[in-house]
Amino acid sequence: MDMFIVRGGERLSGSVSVSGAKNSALPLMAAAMACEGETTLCSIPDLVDVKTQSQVLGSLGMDVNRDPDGALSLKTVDETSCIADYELVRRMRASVCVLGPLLAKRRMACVSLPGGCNIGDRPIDLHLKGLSALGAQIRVDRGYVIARADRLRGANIFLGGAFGSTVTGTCNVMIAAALAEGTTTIESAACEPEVVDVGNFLNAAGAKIKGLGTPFLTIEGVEQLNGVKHEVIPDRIEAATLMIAAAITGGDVCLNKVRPDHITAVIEKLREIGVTVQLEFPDQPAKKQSVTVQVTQPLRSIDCIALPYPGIPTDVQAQLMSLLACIPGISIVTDKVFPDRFMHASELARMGANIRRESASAILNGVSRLSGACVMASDLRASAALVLAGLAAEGETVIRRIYHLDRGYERLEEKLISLGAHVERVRDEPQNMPDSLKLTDGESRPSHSELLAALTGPHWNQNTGQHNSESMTSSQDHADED
Ligand SMILES: CC(=O)N[C@H]1[C@@H](OP(=O)(O)OP(=O)(O)OC[C@H]2O[C@@H](n3ccc(=O)[nH]c3=O)[C@H](O)[C@@H]2O)O[C@H](CO)[C@@H](O)[C@@H]1O
Ligand SMILES: C=C(OP(=O)(O)O)C(=O)O
Repeated sequence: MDMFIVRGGERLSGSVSVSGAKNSALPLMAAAMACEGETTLCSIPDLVDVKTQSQVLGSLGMDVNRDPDGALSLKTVDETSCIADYELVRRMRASVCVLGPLLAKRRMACVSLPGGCNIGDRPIDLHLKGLSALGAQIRVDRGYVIARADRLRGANIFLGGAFGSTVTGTCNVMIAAALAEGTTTIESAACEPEVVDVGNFLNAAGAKIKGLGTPFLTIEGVEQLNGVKHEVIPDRIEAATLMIAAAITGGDVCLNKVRPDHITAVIEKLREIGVTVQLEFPDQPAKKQSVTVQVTQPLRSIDCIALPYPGIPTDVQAQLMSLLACIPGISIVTDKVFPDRFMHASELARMGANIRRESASAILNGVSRLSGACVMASDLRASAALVLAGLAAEGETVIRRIYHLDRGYERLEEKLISLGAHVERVRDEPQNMPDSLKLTDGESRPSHSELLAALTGPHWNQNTGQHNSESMTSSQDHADED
């Protein structure tokens, strides 16, 4: 297992390109299974999740190859298997997107209930509701969704749930409906750019989907889809993460290969915080634009709410929290998509952040500087948030379990290093722990003398008698390792 050592305090500057979107690439790969012939997907990021999805598709009779130029070519060579096994599917959420294409093309599917980031309840009832409405018979047996459909027929489907719509669920139902007999309407469809990307791909392959990007889709079923060449959209979550990296280090960074129109809410929120965000080439089509992020004034605390698109993405909530944790003043961060997605809070607290959880919100009392610590990544975006916090912190931060990060960010440390950050990837072994965080007896805690120094050191506020980087106690047990 690897860990990152981040030495904080460097101001990031320069330019960097955003990779293709993970959350588009994975359902697009599944959608290729619904097509005849070869599909070529360009700008697919080199990620652990993409490798896992390739394995899932490989186990279902697809030939998946990465060309030297980075494009992924996919072709069905054997349609006999319909079983997506637990060992692969448990590793990530988007593997459930094989359910729709399997039913549409092979009339049966046996797919393990999916894994993915541990960010709260993640049922798939809406996926199953939509596919049942199209005529599939479905039951869940010993952890597997077992589904059959002699024929899929168009239907009127309402896909709304308690927390809005479902991104992968809309993809699943849309892919199945594209090959169903007759017309399907989906009300309360997800409007995320990744869903639009999958819909555009299906339309290029011969589907007839109208209303993409709105909550109401009309899908006229067709007999056959044919593989095409498709360029995946840039990753808006990676773009937002890099923008926050620039902001948290007081930097000056230009992002290329970005779709500013996909991150309007994040751009607006950063501007509200006081970050200067400018669109370069605003007269050009969105896909040719660049975004520069600069800090030229003190930043302000604010409130923000993660919502379905076009709101601030839940996948950026943790990274924004890192930024707000080191802007003095009170900020409130609420997540309306995954109300329990706050595993990063207790780890940020180890770095001196002052955070209190209240149901679906976290209340932050920003400190002027975080301090390096040994922290544990709990999920993909939480890992990114800890890296960002480390970039801004005083001293060294060790982030363990970064395999979460490798699932969804392409060469993040290389990109940050190219902007001037000090990030090192090393094996997670005691001898690699930096001196400043050296373990005393093989456990993750500072030495006795360091604790004494912290008790008697200069960081005390003379007026209140309180430590300046007051923090809440971590609820996560660091001994609980894989
Ligand atoms: C691979 C991928 O694209 N992952 C993204 C996708 O996940 P994913 O597609 O799993 O997320 P959903 O959009 O389905 O979930 C949104 C909300 O709906 C609820 N829900 C979902 C499905 C369902 O059948 N029933 C139900 O109640 C979920 O618990 C959650 O509260 O969208 C999320 C929300 O933008 C992102 O955080 C994930 O990064
Ligand atoms: C939650 C995420 O991924 P997944 O849905 O695959 O768990 C994410 O990309 O932030």
